[in-house]
Amino acid sequence: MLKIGPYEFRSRLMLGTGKFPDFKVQKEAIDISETEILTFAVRRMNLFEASQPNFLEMLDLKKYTLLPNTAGAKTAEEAVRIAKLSKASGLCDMIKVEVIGDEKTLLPDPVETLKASEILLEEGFIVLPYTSDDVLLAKRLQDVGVHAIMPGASPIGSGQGIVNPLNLSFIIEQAKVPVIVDAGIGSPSDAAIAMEMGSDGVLLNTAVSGAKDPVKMALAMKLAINAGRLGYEAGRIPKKRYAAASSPMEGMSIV
Ligand SMILES: CC(=O)[C@@H](O)[C@H](O)COP(=O)(O)O
Repeated sequence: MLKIGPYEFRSRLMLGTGKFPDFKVQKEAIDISETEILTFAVRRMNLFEASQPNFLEMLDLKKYTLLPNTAGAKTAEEAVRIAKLSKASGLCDMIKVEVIGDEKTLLPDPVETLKASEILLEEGFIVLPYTSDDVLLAKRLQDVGVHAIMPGASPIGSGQGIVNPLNLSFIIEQAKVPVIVDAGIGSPSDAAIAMEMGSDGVLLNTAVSGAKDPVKMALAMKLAINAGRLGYEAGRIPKKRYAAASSPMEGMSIV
């Protein structure tokens, strides 16, 4: 089970809801992925206009835990405002803190992310900050009490996979809260590697919504994450420099 604050999940896959070709494909992909957590930008919701089309309208929202995110925020103040709007609308008390510091790379602003996380924790939110793969920032976030850490594998939407496995391994090693690899996953093998390394979950969007067949890719991601987790729990063999025969001959008489 994946435990984040008071919440427990069987699935370790969190899915973003944007950029699907249409709402029908979005629903089919979400269904087949068996995800239990859906994330979306609060700014994209028509929170106060029920008559307007809603990009989550095809989904039975009772089946999911919603993880609103503060996408669009460039400062801690903006992120806090978006989070409060989300809570006031009754969406969820969990918030993915996303404070983007650079338009080209969409990398998070570390100072503003830390500041927003501290304020939102004081306000009683369950806080999941999207962060870079900076090891010390991950530690600082953990120290202030966030409920999970979400280091990017690589820039959002880039599909480059895990560009700094060493840093990710340090973050996982020191973590006392769940580590959810978020952003930059391109293929099922990227997701499987993140899980084999000991991540507690993966959040992804573009790799599924932008795939030639998003539904098939959603299934592939689910299987990859489950396989990666099983591999982690089973404990992989250590890597050796030289060969070790698969059928040892010691103690056997040679005929
Ligand atoms: C949907 C969401 O929260 C994104 O900001 C997230 O980081 C996913 O990134 P990818 O689209 O690269 O998977």
